[in-house]
Amino acid sequence: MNPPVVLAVAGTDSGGAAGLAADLATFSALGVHGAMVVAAVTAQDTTGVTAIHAVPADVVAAQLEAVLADLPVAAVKTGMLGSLEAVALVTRACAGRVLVVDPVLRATSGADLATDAVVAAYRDVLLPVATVITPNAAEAGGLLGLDSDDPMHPAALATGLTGLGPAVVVTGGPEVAGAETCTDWLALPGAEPVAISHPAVATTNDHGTGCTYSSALASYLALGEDLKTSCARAAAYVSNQLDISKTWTLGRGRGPVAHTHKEIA
Ligand SMILES: Nc1ncnc2c1ncn2[C@@H]1O[C@H](COP(=O)(O)OP(=O)(O)OP(=O)(O)O)[C@@H](O)[C@H]1O
Ligand SMILES: Cc1ncc(COP(=O)(O)O)c(N)n1
Repeated sequence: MNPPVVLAVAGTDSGGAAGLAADLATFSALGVHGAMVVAAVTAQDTTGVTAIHAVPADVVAAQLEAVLADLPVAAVKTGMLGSLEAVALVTRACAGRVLVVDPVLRATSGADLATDAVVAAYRDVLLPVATVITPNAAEAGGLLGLDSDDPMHPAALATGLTGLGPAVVVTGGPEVAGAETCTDWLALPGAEPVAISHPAVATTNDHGTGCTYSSALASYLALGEDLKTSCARAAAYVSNQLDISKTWTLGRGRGPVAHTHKEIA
């Protein structure tokens, strides 16, 4: 039987931890076939981002056309899009599909991965056609135009963003060192937000957790799970794989997640 096809539209991370490397490894681990559209190229390692190249719009358009005209894409996941043109192209090509948008605005290492104009385009055109979006609290605040000095509770952020149209999961790592659980908040338009908790892992190898989570969520949706179950299973997958790579010492900064490894070596 054919596996479901999931398309990732995102950027590359030369260190292989975040972006398309995380997306395709996650697809492979969860048994879906991964297709990809490269929207941006970054020079990046575990410590930071040193260069960004937005792929020209005609090449992004040609990749989208090639994949969507040929493969039975069951779900699309977007990560770093890199340009206004890419946001517009994805919006046009993917409206009406199962669409998971990870609004990648900033790297864990601190680099800005989206301009103010790209943030506005997310808010105005892409988020309204998404099935579900997966910002962390900082990204959610940025999309709502809030002052970062006055943080809102993630549940309230999730509810606020449903006003743009999609379902929203505001993700969150451990709130304090030593926390036993992490909680993501899922809000559907017009409904009370629900907490989705899973074991917290004490690790510094968390570069790419958001990419991994949103790819897992798209994979479970493509496999036919409902939204809440997909959110819970995606979080459990991230938590489990973080546990496996927590002792790795790859790179000088925040290392990668063990996407496909099954147990601690
Ligand atoms: N240390 C951890 N232990 C367990 N789960 C974690 C940990 N850190 C993050 N997660 C989980 O990973 C998923 C992605 O959340 P996170 O908030 O890290 O995304 P993000 O900040 O967008 O990531 P990124 O900055 O990599 O894009 C969530 O389900 C979150 O609970
Ligand atoms: C190409 C690309 N896409 C996404 C991220 C976000 O991941 P993180 O917040 O873990 O740095 C990244 N750093 N690079």
